[in-house]
Amino acid sequence: MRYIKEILKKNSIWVLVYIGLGIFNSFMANYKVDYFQKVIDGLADRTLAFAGVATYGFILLVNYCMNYLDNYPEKKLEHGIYLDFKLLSLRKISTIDYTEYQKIGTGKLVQRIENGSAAGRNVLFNFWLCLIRDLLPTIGFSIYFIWKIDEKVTYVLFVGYTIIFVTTNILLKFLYKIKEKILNSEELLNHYLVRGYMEMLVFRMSKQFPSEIKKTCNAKEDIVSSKVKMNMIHEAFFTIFALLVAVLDIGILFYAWKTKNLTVGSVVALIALIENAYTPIAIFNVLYVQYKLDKASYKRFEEFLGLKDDVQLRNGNAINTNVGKIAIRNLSFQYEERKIIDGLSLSIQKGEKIAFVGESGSGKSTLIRILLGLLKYNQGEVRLGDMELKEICLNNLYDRVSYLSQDAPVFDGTIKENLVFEKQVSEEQMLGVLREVQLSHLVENLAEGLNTEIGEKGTCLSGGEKQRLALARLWFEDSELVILDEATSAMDNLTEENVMKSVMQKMKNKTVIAIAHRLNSIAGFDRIILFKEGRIVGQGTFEELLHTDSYFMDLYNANVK
Ligand SMILES: Nc1ncnc2c1ncn2[C@@H]1O[C@H](COP(=O)(O)OP(=O)(O)OP(=O)(O)O)[C@@H](O)[C@H]1O
Repeated sequence: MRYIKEILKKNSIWVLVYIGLGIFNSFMANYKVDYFQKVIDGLADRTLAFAGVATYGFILLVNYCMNYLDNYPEKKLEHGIYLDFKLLSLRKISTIDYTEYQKIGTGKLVQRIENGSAAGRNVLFNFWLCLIRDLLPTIGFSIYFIWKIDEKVTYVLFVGYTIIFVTTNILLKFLYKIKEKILNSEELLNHYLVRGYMEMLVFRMSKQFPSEIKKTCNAKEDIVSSKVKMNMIHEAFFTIFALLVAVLDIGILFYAWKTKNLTVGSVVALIALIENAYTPIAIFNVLYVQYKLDKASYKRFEEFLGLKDDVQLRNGNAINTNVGKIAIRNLSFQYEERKIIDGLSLSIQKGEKIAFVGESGSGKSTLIRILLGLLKYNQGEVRLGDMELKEICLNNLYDRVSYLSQDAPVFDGTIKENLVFEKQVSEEQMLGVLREVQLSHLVENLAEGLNTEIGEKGTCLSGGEKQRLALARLWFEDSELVILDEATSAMDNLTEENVMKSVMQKMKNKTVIAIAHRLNSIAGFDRIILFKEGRIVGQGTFEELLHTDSYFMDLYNANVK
């Protein structure tokens, strides 16, 4: 309910307007019928005056105009609420705890957000707001006007309501099961779709697309058959209501014919008012069922919104020290039961150029993620300058750190956005930096130049170009600590050497930590730290290690081969 309240608060003015208009229109709809009865009876007994007809005309005019005006807040809220729920999901991602983020699958999440936002809108807009402003007032006013004409009909009406509620609750049990199945199948279908789009080459080369398409087809069949079943049950509600109303209408005609107690106007008004009293109940019932089912989708969405946040992003102390000086003492970290970093100690001086080297899975990237405050360590101490990392406000830290990640150093956007995000930088300056990383030829040959879109994960660029573009970003960031996780692994040796020369020249006063498997690229670094099974097993300059450390020699020889 927390998020629903948040969105209600955000839209409070329009919600009030919408409710006010709804109650007014419900009154007018019933008042119109009541007045119509007077007009008909006036016609029948020839007492109808011009003023009566004019008033009825005016009532109709107000009713239709207000119904038209009602569309404005209705659409504003309907679309706004849905998109507000979607926005909540991006806000969540911006603050989510990194370990929670690692567990999320993109395809399933996208579907969960889609279903959840629609369900949130339905719960708030289609159910609660509709109930308060449409259904309850319409039912209330129509019962009042029916009661004014004939009290007994009101009791019959209530018996009908009871039958409807009992039937609804029986049918709901079946619907729950079907809805759960639809949600699971939709998330599964989207999971296959997204992984097919994202990993096209993997599936094409391993000829797995036929099997992926078959699995997607099965999920589709499940969704379609469950949705059809659900729709048939929904429609059954309307048929039951229509039959009930028909029985009541015939009953009134029979009662009027038998007793001769009712005027023609009263009979016409009663039939119209019963329609007014039952239609909202029919709608309410369908909405109530939908509301119960939407709550199932919304609950899944709320679970995602409720995932743990990284509170350190905002909380914590402002930095008053240079974060390029790092002291790690007896640090340990584990993923659930599995120890990844084991009693590690390391000091890095301000301005030092350090390389992390070691076999795959030895914990290098994990240590980097700890230094970035993404992973929270369970034991030991990490000091940046003279502050403990755990006590630092991370948003403050990110102003002083540049980080190029191993897997996706660029994002879906233009070359310019990938270089400077939203900063105002002249074109000459950007082209100058692209020259430094040997990318100027690329931009020169593109019709859109710096405004060229590079595609999702930079698919329009080669691996090495992506990495060079990401490295060029460093020129526009004023950081004290630069962390490069295999930032040049996809470049050829010559390009790597030239680009790294430029990068190191630019970073000469900054602390640089680089993870590298290609050992030649870090030959000029001040110190190389050797990792094995989450521990430091050696350190020194490239030359020292090459002559004294057998593990380094093995890594180097494997590299050269
Ligand atoms: N989210 C996770 N949950 C569980 N284990 C994980 C998770 N992320 C990484 N690991 C494990 O932690 C270990 C260390 O991973 P890390 O990425 O730090 O290695 P690395 O030395 O950087 O390797 P590489 O050189 O291949 O990138 C690996 O064995 C990996 O399987």
